[in-house]
Amino acid sequence: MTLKDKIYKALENVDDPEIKKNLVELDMIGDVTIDGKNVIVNVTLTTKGCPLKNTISGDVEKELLKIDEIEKVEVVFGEMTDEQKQNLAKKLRGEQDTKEPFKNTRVIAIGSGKGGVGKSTVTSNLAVELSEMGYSVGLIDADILGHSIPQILGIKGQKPMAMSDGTIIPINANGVKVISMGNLIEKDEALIWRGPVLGGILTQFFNDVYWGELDYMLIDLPPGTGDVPLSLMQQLPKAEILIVTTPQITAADVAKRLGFMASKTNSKVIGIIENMSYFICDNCDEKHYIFGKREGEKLSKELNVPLLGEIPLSTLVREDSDKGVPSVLDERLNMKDKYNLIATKLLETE
Ligand SMILES: Nc1ncnc2c1ncn2[C@@H]1O[C@H](COP(=O)(O)OP(=O)(O)OP(=O)(O)O)[C@@H](O)[C@H]1O
Repeated sequence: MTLKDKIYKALENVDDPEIKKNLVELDMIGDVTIDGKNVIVNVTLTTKGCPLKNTISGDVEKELLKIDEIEKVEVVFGEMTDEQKQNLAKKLRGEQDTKEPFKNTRVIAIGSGKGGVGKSTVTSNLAVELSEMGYSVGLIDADILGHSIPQILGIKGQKPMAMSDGTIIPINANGVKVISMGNLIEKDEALIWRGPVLGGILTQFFNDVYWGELDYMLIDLPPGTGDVPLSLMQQLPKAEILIVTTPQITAADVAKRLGFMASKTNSKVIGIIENMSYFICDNCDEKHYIFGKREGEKLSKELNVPLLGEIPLSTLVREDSDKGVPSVLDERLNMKDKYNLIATKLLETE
């Protein structure tokens, strides 16, 4: 094997951090110049201002220095031509099946009977925990008119990368590939949109975003059973429904609304998560059931599905969301254990 071959082989171990495919496969390696023990590698990026340049350069250097004949590595960045960008987009899009999106992925749509129960908070934390467990996870914020995912996951103000043909690369938030209208448009712009437009946006989220191979796709539904949840369940008939509720909302009410939706779309409800179940104050270890007790359990019996977990009410959870830190990553809380248990039970429902 020539040194150049060894270099290309080694570069197959360096992934583009956003696309999660190696630089050779993505045709991102330009000229490689060998001068004695020194090597200069040209890497062509989709955009020259790529914020992940340092990561890529460090990874290239690390891999190439493993080769005995090499002592020094220099990485020079260039930008792809429009034609190269289009070829890359075509390559990535070509892998996705637009007739059956998420063919090999378990799709879980997270809904609630009413707003404000913490559905987006629960969805974000569950997604981050599944990713921490080693799964490849995507998250679509289908709450198009009331998107709160970018705030909770700390990606507010970030824009996903768009290729020249319209393919969008999702934003990576703590290992989760995320797409939310909140990262695509200016505030309040979506408020005038109505049902059919919203349904069309979801189709674009499925097909025009490059998701790659995912184990799980979590979809944060808008509250209730309006146009968006219905359209989504029709477009993704294999999606399963997970319900988030609080003890304050009566089980009968939620069951009626979501049971109706599930029966209309032939979807399966797979479990209930009760959020804001109880509060533990600073002065005692006792659980205080501020909003009432056991409505999650009642709902699970009514729908004949498991209660996957109970998440306590905590000031820190709200503070974390306001700061953009998922509470599973906040060591002051034991949320990681709680979500790990929920994720494990969720895996058992497959
Ligand atoms: N377990 C919890 N403890 C304390 N605060 C919480 C908890 N869960 C969620 N919250 C807070 O409740 C508020 C509503 O949460 P979130 O936006 O996740 O609800 P939602 O059900 O998605 O609402 P909507 O559907 O109306 O967008 C946020 O301020 C969030 O930080």
